[in-house]
Amino acid sequence: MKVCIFGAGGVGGYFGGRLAQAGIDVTFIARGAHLDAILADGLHVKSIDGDFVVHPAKATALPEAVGPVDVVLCCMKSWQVTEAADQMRALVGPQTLVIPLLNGVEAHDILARSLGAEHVLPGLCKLITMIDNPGHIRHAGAAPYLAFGEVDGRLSQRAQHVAQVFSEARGVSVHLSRNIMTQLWRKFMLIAPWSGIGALTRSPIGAIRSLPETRAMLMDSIREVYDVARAVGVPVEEKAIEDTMAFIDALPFEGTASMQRDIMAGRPSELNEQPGAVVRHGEKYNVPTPVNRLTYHSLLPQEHMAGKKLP
Ligand SMILES: NC(=O)C1=CN([C@@H]2O[C@H](COP(=O)(O)OP(=O)(O)OC[C@H]3O[C@@H](n4cnc5c(N)ncnc54)[C@H](OP(=O)(O)O)[C@@H]3O)[C@@H](O)[C@H]2O)C=CC1
Ligand SMILES: CC(C)(CO)C(=O)C(=O)O
Repeated sequence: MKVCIFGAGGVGGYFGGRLAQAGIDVTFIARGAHLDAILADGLHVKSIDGDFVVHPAKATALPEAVGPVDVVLCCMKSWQVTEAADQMRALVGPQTLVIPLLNGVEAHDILARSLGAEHVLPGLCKLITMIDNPGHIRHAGAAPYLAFGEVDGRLSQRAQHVAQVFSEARGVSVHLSRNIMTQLWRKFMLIAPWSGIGALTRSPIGAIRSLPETRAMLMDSIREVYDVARAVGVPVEEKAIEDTMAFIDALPFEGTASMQRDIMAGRPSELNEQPGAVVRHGEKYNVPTPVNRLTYHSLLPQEHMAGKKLP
């Protein structure tokens, strides 16, 4: 199976690295100093599950130099999807599957509009990784998990084949989902509130969940995302609110979300695709989202200063 990792950062570098380590034919789409370092010295992964190096690693900035592959794993930031989808066309042949692992609930639609819905299997991942230096990925926490599935929940042969090949990646649990849209929104119930309140308070999750004031904000924000999911028509059970809080209560005190880390470091972030998307969907479906609106609007000035054009 030929796999292309579009965006060889924290997520793409890790999962692509593990697939390459298992002997699967992986090409990384990367750019700049990161690409140069991967080509010169390989892709280095420092992981709580054991360090490894992919060397030589197949990597390029030019999808047209790769041509059609069996699977494209999309691992760029949410605000980079539209441009990436354009460049991705060269990787997509009649049988190619495109699996986004990004946070948020919109990437699969953008890809489907650009590449054709028949190519896209919505997906998600859980782990804590980042680029430490060009060519060097760090897996700092969480058991690596990835899930994907057909939008209609069928366990298609093509999806089963990908799941079977991906399960060769060491230490990665791969889940072929019968309800990927529910899983996406359940993750969104966690990540949009945590990212927004984490970035606004500049505090780790342990502090946010311990103080009654910020705990209440977090719970209200999670309920807003739940209400929006229901209004959109995604079957999420109310128990998901409790489960999300239980997950948050089990996180290490110092935990931060990736969008929060970007904002705290003054980098462009997924603000528009996380709390911003909750607000947009709320407006469309007439669901009040006051906490997400507060976090989104309060963080907008900094997002602009980080150089990001926003709608
Ligand atoms: N990191 C984490 O722990 C987790 C992240 N996620 C989600 O996964 C997604 C990816 O996050 P993460 O891996 O942290 O992001 P990173 O910024 O670490 O990685 C994205 C990579 O994609 C590259 N890229 C983007 N567009 C292109 C392009 N057109 N050509 C070549 N390279 C490109 C970026 O390069 P450049 O920097 O030059 O733009 C960057 O190296 C996000 O949606 C995030 O929310 C989900 C779970 C956990
Ligand atoms: C939930 C978490 C922390 C890990 O998957 C994440 O998705 C992120 O930091 O963006």
